[in-house]
Amino acid sequence: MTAPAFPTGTILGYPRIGRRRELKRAVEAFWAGTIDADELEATAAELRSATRERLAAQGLDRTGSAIPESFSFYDQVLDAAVAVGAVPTRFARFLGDDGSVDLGAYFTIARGVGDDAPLEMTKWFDSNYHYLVPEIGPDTSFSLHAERILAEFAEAKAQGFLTRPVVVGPVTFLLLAKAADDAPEGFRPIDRLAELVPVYESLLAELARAGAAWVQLDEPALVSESIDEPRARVLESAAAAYDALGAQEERPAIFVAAPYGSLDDALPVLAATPVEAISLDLVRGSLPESLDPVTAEALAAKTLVAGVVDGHNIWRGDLADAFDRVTAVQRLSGSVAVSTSTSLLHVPHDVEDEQALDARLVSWLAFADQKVAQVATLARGLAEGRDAIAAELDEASAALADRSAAPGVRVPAVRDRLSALVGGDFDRGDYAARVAAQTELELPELPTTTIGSFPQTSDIRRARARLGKGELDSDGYAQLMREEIERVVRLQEEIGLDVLVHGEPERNDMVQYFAELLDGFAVTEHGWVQSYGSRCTRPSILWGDVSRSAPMTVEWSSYAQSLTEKPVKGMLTGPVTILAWSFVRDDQPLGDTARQVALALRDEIADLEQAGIKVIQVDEPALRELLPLKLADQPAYLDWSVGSFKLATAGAAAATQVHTHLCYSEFGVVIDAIKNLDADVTSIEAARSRMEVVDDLATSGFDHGIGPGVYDIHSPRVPSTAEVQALLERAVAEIPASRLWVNPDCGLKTRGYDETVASLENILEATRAVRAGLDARAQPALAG
Ligand SMILES: Nc1nc2c(c(=O)[nH]1)N[C@@H](CNc1ccc(C(=O)N[C@@H](CCC(=O)N[C@@H](CCC(=O)N[C@@H](CCC(=O)O)C(=O)O)C(=O)O)C(=O)O)cc1)CN2
Ligand code: MET
Ligand SMILES: [Zn+2]
Repeated sequence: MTAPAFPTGTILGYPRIGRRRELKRAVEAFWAGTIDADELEATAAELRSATRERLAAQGLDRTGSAIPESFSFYDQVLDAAVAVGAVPTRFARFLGDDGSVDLGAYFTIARGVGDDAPLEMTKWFDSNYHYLVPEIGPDTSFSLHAERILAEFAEAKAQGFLTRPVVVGPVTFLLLAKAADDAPEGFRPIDRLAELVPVYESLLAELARAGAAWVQLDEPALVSESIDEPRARVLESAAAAYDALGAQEERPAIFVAAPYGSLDDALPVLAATPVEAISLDLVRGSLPESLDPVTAEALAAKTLVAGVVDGHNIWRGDLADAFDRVTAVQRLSGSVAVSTSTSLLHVPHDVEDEQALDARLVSWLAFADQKVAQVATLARGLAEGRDAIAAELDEASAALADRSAAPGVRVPAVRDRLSALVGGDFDRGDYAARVAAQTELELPELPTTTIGSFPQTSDIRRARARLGKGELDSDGYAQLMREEIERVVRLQEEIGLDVLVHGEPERNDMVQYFAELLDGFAVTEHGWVQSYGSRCTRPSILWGDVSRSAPMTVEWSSYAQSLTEKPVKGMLTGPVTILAWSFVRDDQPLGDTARQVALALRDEIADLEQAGIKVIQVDEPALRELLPLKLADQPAYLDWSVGSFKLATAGAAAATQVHTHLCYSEFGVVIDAIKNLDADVTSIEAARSRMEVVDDLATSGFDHGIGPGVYDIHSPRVPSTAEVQALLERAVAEIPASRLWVNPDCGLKTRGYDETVASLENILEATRAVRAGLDARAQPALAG
């Protein structure tokens, strides 16, 4: 086919939560039953319509397929699963007679109901976005349900737009799926590619009939080397899928988007297929150094979409350099377009909404709308020549120069402290000696604890909102938080937990809380970014050298400790997670920034010890998230990430028990890193995989304390005592009881109190039963 022209400027996707989180509010209202499906649909349609107008106003072509249709009510991978009919059979009773999925059914698949667990949720590449994992078995039947995709395209058309539908591509869809529970050993979802591709063929045919000129198929799995599938198989699958889709007569032109890194050896493979356009992530990745002649010739006949505007970060960046990168791509093909490197899903809507941010900082930033404008500028430069955009390029360069020279960006005292570090600052010393010193905690066998947060009730959030508005003064606020802490401590004592927490009521978020107190960070008012479903975070902006001007957590932790004889855990967020969940300066290596944060935490730990806190947890749930997608980059990452954790914690006395917490599975991938963290106790997520990780653990040589989670806090379901007992028995069969801890998978902040109390009570009852079994085994004569 002769491809229709690709737009000179585009983006791979746009935030969908709404500038004021309108979608979050409407979706949660629908769940609560306060609005119906029609009202939710109406809000969503308004948001989509406003987005199209906004994108056109920022300079994307209204009728040139430049505007992506990237809306989702919850998650784009779930949308793809629904579109190809791959809904697990446990949800069959919620579907229409023709297998259609209405909004109620859609959210049921996302969130579960009763004993029917939702789809599992996991990290989307190296981002803080989480997708729902499709379940595919040998019997999963695929059938097309393209109604929503077609309706949104038609909605745009009626509004006067020719947009570009965006769908997760078939290869990534299957590579991100997991084998259904009843699939035979050795079955891989990608085995089903040949049956899935025809459904995508039908989808393309329908889109062509509806008038779509281009379709975008997202294939980020092609850039990742951390996909659990041999690379040859991945490449073969890409070739097979896109040869087949490309051979189809009736279809829009195909744009394969491959964000989050270089395609590397997948580039020649895609080049050899009939697809008409391919994106190149030129922020994380780079242009291929050399191309074989066949690939070079094939690429020259395609549109290359240069992803030069960072979709993953909020810096205004070096626009002149971006323009140079675009023009470099022109050496490969006569048809080059400008784009973002990834979807703009990862950044907030609009920096203009930030009235409270320092104007100088604002001049260094670009949120989604500003990035769209940057794309439009570069596209104009491409069409009209560099001179046409020289003023914009110069302005961006001036902002960059201003940033590098601004006060606070380089603070000599922080830099001096960093350069004075020596090897010993990273090492806590002999583990056995620490274990001996920590016996003074007098913990029972299988000590029970929680991960830190207790439910963030609407009362707590309202108090914080009132504080922000000046309706409550800081003494009044502190008083309310102390009352909450006291309730949480008493509750834990009643339930019978061994190591208590203060419950983290004073934290709006485990990263933002620290960012608000540390120098070198700024926080936003409206900079919400979707993390999963309706849940959002406001990533802080780490713009300068980081230091701590005063203790951050000591008051709350020591207040909690004053209420009880039991140890209360001090609770900190680790340097890697603080970086991962913030927008981090891009003008120095991440490791340098991480060590600055680590030193601030190290001082906090010293203050907590001084205040009598004996157990300190430093959370690193994002350790896995930042693991580079390319294998070659992983060792250096593990070196600085583990190093920064050790720098934060190595000042602790031997008698201080240091805990860490990681809450994403795929534990096997980072087991060595966890060993190297050298925390005395590590809690991890394990309930959803029914303790599979204990096998990995038992064979890994890991010999410190470990708490595999026994309660899946992602669902409102209360685990029964018998269920928890079975999980614990599986764990004690493989891990010496002397090293085993009992805890939930993660913090309880998103849960309600009823299910929290019931679940913790069951956990304690199960623990007592397992302890009794251990005692009976240890003293057979008495047990007789
Ligand atoms: N940064 C980060 N990333 C993370 C996690 C995390 O905890 N933090 N956990 C993992 C899972 N991801 C999650 C992400 C968000 C939430 C979450 O609960 N987010 C809340 C917002 C949390 C927050 O910032 N709360 C603020 C602001 C709350 C708010 O919306 N206030 C209302 C007013 C409140 C009222 O009157 O009731 C408003 O501003 O309109 C506070 O408590 O102060 C939400 O979307 O609802 C949970 C898990 C992985 N990534
Ligand atoms: N201490 C934190 C909490 O309990 C750890 C959460 S990890 C996402 O909420
Ligand atoms: Zn967690």
